[in-house]
Amino acid sequence: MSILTNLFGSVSLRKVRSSRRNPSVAPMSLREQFSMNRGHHNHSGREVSPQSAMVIYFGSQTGRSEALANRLNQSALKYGYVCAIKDLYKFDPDDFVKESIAIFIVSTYINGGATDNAAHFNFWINAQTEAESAKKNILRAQQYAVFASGDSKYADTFNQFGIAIDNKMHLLGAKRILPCGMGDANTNLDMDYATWEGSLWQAIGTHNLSLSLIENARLSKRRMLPTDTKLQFSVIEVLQPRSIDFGTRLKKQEKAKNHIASNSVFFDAPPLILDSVDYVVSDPKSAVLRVDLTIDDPTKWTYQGADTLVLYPENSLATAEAIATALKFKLSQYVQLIPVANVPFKHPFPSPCTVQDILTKYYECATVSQAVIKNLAQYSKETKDNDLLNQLASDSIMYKTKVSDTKLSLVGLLKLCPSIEISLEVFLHVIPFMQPRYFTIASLHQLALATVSLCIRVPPKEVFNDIEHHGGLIGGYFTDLSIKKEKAIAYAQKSKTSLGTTVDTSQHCVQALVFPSKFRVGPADCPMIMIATSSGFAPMRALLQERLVSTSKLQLLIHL
Ligand SMILES: Cc1cc2nc3c(=O)[nH]c(=O)nc-3n(C[C@H](O)[C@H](O)[C@H](O)COP(=O)(O)O)c2cc1C
Repeated sequence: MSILTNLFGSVSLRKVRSSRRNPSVAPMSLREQFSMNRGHHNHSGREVSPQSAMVIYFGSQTGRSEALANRLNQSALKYGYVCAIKDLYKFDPDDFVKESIAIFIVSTYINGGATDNAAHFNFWINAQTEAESAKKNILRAQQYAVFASGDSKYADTFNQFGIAIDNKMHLLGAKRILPCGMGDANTNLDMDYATWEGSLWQAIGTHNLSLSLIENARLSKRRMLPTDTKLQFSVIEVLQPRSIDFGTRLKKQEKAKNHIASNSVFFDAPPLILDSVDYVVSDPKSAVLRVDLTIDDPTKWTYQGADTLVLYPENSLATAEAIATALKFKLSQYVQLIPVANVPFKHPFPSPCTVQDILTKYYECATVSQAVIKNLAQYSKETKDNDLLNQLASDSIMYKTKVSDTKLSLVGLLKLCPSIEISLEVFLHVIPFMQPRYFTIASLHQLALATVSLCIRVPPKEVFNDIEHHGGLIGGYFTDLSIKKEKAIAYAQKSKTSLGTTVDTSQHCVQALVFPSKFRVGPADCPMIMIATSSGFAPMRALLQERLVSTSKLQLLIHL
C-alpha cells in the first residue's frame, strides 16, 4: 500500500483547473479526478467532452499505435473511467490546454520524425517555449504520459518522436505520470505495451482493481468459453480505423513469433476476377461447374496446366446477415483483436476488421460439425434447444439424419435452436476458421494467357438458394459471385450513358494461389492414356491443351 501511496502521491496534482480559481478548494489527486468522472463512459470514443478525465492521442501511420490507443480506451472503460481517443490529425490546441490528463501513444517515422497525422501537433508543440508556457500558465496543471512505438532497427532514432514529446511536455511544465514507454516492433511491441499500460494504471492508483490488464481479460473471459476451449484473443469494438494496412504491418512483423497470420495469403494474394460460371453437367443428383477466372495482373500471376489452385471461398452476405440477426452481431461494426498474453497466437483475420468481413471471409459458416454443435449447446438458453443440441452432438445417427443428410447449415441450426446466445468473442473461438480449397487447373497458361479454368463437382443447383441448407460452400460461392458480376455489369451499362462507368470487378474477385503440380505430359511423341470421371476431367483438359501446343499432329480417341 505504501508503494501505491508513493506512486499515487507522485502523480497527484497540486491543483486542478477548477480548484485553482478557488484557493480554498483542496487539490485533487489523479484518482479523485477520475473518480469524479466515473460512470460517464464514452463508448463512441473520439468526441472529447470538456469533462473527460483522460484523452488518448495517437500518432500512427499504419495503425499500430491507433490499435494500442483503442486498447487503452477499452481498459479505461473497464475500470469505469471517462476516456476519449483523439487522432492527432484533429489536434486542437484550445481543447488540449483544457484537458487535465493527456496520454500520447505515438509512432516514430522517417528520420525519427512524426507520423503524417501528427505533423501539425509536432509543429505546434515545437513552437511552444517554456517561458511562454509559464507566462500563459498553460499545461502546468496537465498530467501526461507517453508510449513511444518504434523499431530498434532504427538504432539512432529509435522512438525519437515519442521521446521528444515526453521531454517537451516536461519542459513546458506538464506533470509526467510515468517514464516514457518504449515499444519495439522489432521484438514484442504488444508485451512492451502491456507492461507500460500496467504501470500506467498502477501510477494512477488503480492497480488494486485487478492483476494486469490482459491477465484480467483472460480470467474474466475464460469462464464464458466452452470448457475445453482456450481464449486466444479478446475482441473489442472500435471505430472505423483511420488507416487499415494490416497486410503491410503483418509482413514487417514476421519476425515476432506470436504475430504471424494463420495464413498470410489472406492478405496479399493477387486476385483473380470471375469471368464465367457454367454447368457442364447438371442432373438432379450431381453437377459439374466450369469456372473461368481472369488473371488481374498477368505480370504477377502465372501457372502451368494441371497446377493446383488454392482458393479461399467466402460465405454469402445473406448467410452473414442471418447469423448476425440470430446472434445480435452488428455487421458494420469494426472489431480489434487483442492477443491474450503468453498464449501462442496466430491472426485468424486482419485486425481491425468489420464483423461482416469476419463472417464472410474468415470463418466457415456453411457446415456444422458435431464438435461445433456441442459447444453451441452450452449457449442455448432453453432446455428444449439444449437437449436437441446435446443429442445431435452425441448421437452420430441422429446427426447424420438431421444435419448431415439434410445439409443443415449453421444458419439452419440457429433457426432450429433460436435460444442460442453467444458473444462474438466466444463465437470466434467456437466456429472453425475458413479453410482453403484445392482445385486442379483445367487450362493452359500458354493458350489462355489471362485465364484460369476450373471444373468443380458441386451438388445440384436448387440447394444453393436456401441459406438454411448448404449445397457445398464452393458451388454457392461461385453462384453468388456470378450474380454479383451480372449486377456490376448491369449497373455499369445503366450508368454508361451519363458517366462512362466501367464494370467494378472488386465485388467478384477471388483470392487464390498456385501450387505446382506433379501432373505433366511426357514428350510430344509419347502416347497418353487418361481415364477420368466428373471433375477428374480437369487435369486432362489442361494436359490435352498442353499437347495441342507442343505437337501439330494430335490424334485423339475419346471414349465416353
Ligand atoms: C519508413 C519507416 C521509417 C521508420 N522510422 C523509424 C524511426 O526512425 N525510428 C523508430 O523507432 N521506428 C521507425 N519506424 C518503425 C515504426 O515506428 C514502427 O513500425 C511502428 O510500430 C509503426 O507504427 P504505426 O503502425 O502506428 O504507424 C519506421 C518505419 C517505417 C516504415
